[in-house]
Amino acid sequence: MELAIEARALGKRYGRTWALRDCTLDVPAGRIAALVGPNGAGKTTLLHLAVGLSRPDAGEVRVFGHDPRSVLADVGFVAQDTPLYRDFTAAELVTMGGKLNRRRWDAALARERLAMLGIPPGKPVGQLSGGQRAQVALALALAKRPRLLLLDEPIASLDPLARREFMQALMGAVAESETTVLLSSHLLADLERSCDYVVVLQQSRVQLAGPVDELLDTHRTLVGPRAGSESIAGVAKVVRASHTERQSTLLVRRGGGPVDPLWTEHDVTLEDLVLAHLAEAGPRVAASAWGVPA
Ligand SMILES: Nc1ncnc2c1ncn2[C@@H]1O[C@H](COP(=O)(O)OP(=O)(O)OP(=O)(O)O)[C@@H](O)[C@H]1O
Repeated sequence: MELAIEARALGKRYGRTWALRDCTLDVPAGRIAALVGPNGAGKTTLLHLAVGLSRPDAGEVRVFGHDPRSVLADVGFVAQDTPLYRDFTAAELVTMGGKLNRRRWDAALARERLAMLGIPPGKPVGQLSGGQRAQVALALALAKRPRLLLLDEPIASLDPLARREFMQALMGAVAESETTVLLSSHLLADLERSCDYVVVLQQSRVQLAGPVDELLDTHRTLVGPRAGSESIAGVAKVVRASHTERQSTLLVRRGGGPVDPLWTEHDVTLEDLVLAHLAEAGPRVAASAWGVPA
């Protein structure tokens, strides 16, 4: 299996604070992968390391087996808040992109996409809507014809319709190429529809990673009589449990064989799964750091 990104014991420090520490993960090539995790988990730091914008203080990250700085021409990056030059028009940015990426630049592709989306070519991008700006940033990143596209919360500021349009545009574009995508976002419901791989980062550690369909298939929500700590037939691990006086609701990883018929099984969503794994990992800041008893 070819790997688009490999991080091994990767760490980045700002002063005495580790923004990312001991992070080991693989993103297989050809996937549309979601990078999720709470604020401050290290998602932006990881993306910056993968695109060579910053250098590790520990461990290493490789992109298609190489140092990120040696494969810059193969990587497209859309930073948080789509920081485009706001006084330039979309048409000017397409031309400028051609000057900056002489090796490979598909201006026709960018123009076609922007025309299809009804983006006015002559208006400064600072005067476009957030959704339109996000689409311009995506079109510019795709014009590089990257093998790997990294997107840092590209849909965070968009309304639900613009989010859906953006994700559809992204999926359409990468389906035609063989681009691997790693996309950070907090919008789990949107990701379930579009991503086929997920990496959950918490306090810079990978809590969960794998193909979405496999993870959804191997996890279930069980509802049944109030449970103690006894093991349940057909369950390999209880990831998260909540209880009322009479009933327990468990998010579990299935083991071999059928689940004890005392329990009613329900499918899980990606959102259930990610939140359960994040909750399992515990709080991000110890209560004692605030002088509050745990
Ligand atoms: N330039 C910096 N100087 C100091 N600390 C930083 C810097 N950049 C990030 N950090 C710290 O590193 C940690 C990880 O930050 P990062 O931005 O990578 O998280 P994130 O998962 O992208 O968060 P969010 O979801 O809020 O964007 C945080 O604790 C943050 O405060």
